[in-house]
Amino acid sequence: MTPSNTGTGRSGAGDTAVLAELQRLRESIDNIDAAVVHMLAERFKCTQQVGHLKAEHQLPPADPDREAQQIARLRTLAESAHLDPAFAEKLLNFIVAEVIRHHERIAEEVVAAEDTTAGVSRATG
Ligand SMILES: O=C(O)C(=O)C[C@]1(C(=O)O)C=C[C@@H](O)C=C1
Repeated sequence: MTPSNTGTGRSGAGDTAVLAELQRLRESIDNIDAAVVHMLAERFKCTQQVGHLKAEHQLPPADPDREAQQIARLRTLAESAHLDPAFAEKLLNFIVAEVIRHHERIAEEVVAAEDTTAGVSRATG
């Protein structure tokens, strides 16, 4: 960033310190974003296993009661962390919607695999 793209049109002796502070904050933001990506990857590894478990035992992909509990818990956590609870709820809903799509795909794959196996055993007697 240069004085010409700070949006103030001003420049001066403080620029170097401001840019250093901005750089420091951006490094923390990058670390936090990396942690979020790693945590999400771990969460999706768990939910993939849940998806297989559900598909193999004919359980529905979505569990609205569980989601209601998660939302209530996250809203409380968000409030105590001074994060907007509505934002926390939207974020969870966004993630869970993706998980449910994964669960549905896994269930389709399990059914297709079972159909194939049933076809083979019919053909071979
Ligand atoms: O706990 C489950 O039953 C899941 O499938 C996981 C999960 C989640 O991502 O947290 C996803 C879908 C359900 O509606 C509820 C929760």
